[in-house]
Amino acid sequence: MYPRELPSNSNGNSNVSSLQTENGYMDSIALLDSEKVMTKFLPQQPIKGDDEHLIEFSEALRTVAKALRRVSEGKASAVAEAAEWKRKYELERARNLWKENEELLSGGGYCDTKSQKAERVPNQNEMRNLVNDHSESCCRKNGICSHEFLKNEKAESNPMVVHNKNAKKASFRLQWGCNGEKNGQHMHDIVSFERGNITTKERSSKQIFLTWKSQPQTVLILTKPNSTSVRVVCAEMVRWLKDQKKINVYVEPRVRIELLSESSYFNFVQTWKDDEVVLLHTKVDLVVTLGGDGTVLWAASMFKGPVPPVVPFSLGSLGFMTPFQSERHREYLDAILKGPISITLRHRLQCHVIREAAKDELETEGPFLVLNEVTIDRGISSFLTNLECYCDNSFVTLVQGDGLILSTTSGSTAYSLAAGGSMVHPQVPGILFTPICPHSLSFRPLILPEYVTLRVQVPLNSRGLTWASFDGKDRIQLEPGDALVCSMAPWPVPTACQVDSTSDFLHSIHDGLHWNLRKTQSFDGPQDSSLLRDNGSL
Ligand SMILES: NC(=O)c1ccc[n+]([C@@H]2O[C@H](COP(=O)([O-])OP(=O)(O)OC[C@H]3O[C@@H](n4cnc5c(N)ncnc54)[C@H](O)[C@@H]3O)[C@@H](O)[C@H]2O)c1
Ligand SMILES: Nc1ncnc2c1ncn2[C@@H]1O[C@H](COP(=O)(O)OP(=O)(O)OP(=O)(O)O)[C@@H](O)[C@H]1O
Repeated sequence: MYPRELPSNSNGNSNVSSLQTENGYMDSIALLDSEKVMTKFLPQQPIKGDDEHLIEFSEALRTVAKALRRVSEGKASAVAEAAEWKRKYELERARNLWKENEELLSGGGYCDTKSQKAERVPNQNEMRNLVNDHSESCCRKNGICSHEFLKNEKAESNPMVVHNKNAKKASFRLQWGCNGEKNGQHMHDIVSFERGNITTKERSSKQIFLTWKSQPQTVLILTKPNSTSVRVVCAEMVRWLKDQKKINVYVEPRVRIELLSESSYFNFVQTWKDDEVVLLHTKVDLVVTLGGDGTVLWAASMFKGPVPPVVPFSLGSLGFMTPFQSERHREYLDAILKGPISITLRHRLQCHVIREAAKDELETEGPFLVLNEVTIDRGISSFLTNLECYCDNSFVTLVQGDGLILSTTSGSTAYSLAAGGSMVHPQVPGILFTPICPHSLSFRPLILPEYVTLRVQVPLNSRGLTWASFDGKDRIQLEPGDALVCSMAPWPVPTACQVDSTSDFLHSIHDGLHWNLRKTQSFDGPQDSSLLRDNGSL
């Protein structure tokens, strides 16, 4: 059944009857409102019955609704037509004004056209703003170009028009600060400032490809400990690399022992002694990791300087940074050894600790290099952590909470994410400043540019203990007065991509973190009333 009464307005009158105003015209908003009411009201079908009056009434209402719509549509087109006439009128008026000025000048006004022309070359925007295409400029008695009036009048209303009357553009040059030095010739490749216009020519971070100039000969395989599946894949990979590709293989001392316990065949596999690890980057062309993200972090931590390209195979549970499936390792390695490889240049942070007792700022502990993040927290202490934070000597804030995470963009999907930081594409250069459980309502995480140096200082009157950890490892205690200084390291970790940097990142956030996973809404159910109208249902 239809509702017994029509919906009423606040005065208790029916909406349809209130549409007629005193002067006989319908208010267009009221019209639209009434249409909405009708649209809501009419599609409801009457329950089968014999009430002929109701059917008749419904037909009558439909007719009224159609008539109302026609009125409102007619009104809209009338408004558009009026606007078009107004525009034409204004254009015509401007033309006449122009002609008037020209006549006035030709009849007695003096005009130093040459000097004016030399001083002022109209730019493209101004040209476009001219009402017609008069290219000759001329002057009135007071020496100001007549068309300048017109142009400037127009220009005032158009912020895109450049005012260069009586003025030459000041020239400038840009310089790039680099550790105190003002140089940065390489930035010219990215930003140009020719003729006072600053333009970016290239993007500073792009998809990068690695092409071998000579055939890679040595591969280092790093594996997650205590995993049978990893051990099996490792043994298979070593055999294939040696037999099929004639590649030298390095493994960790522990892994060499494991391989030899399996077969004396693996005698050719090389390893290193503790103090030789610093030279590894000079011997190795490619690093393969077999494990999860922790193994990639482990691989990065082995290189305190330059890092060879890393190919991360997935043998863990999450594998955010491990896009290669271990089952297809032959196929992938074959392609990678041939090249070119699409890579993600993962920036690292380098940290130093300056103790309160240090004689000067050069007496430091470190460097500690991190691929994910450095965390400064309260450790096992149950007291609130107080950390004074500075960015390039400017005070940032006092962190009062469980601690602070300084993260790379690669680490943005790890601990920083869990603490409420944003997810950032690993190729974006930046440092994430993410508090851990801050005891304030307004402490939002920050993303700072990659060139800054951050200093986290433990106040001398700190009541609790403070700890720093690097990629979740190597915990060290910070005493009151100690400081941790952190900046971008010059040695990134180049990791091979399965497809490319962006596809791999998006694949990881979808597959690994189930980002924005929600059942898709079905298309049946209520719809926006304006959609119904467009579909012609009414
Ligand atoms: N509350 C947390 O989320 C929390 C707490 C402590 C440490 N962590 C993270 O664990 C990292 C150490 O990893 P681990 O494997 O040695 O320890 P772990 O074995 O405890 O594993 C930590 C988890 O974090 C994941 N992870 C690591 N790096 C990641 C990254 N860049 N993006 C997305 N996920 C990532 C790993 O896959 C793993 O599932 C630390 O750097 C820190 O970021 C996270
Ligand atoms: N070669 C290694 N030597 C010593 N420790 C390692 C080595 N590789 C990885 N680890 C450590 O083992 C731990 C687990 O490694 P990883 O994260 O790779 O495996 P996982 O926990 O199974 O993977 P996921 O985190 O994806 O579940 C990490 O803390 C990592 O630092």
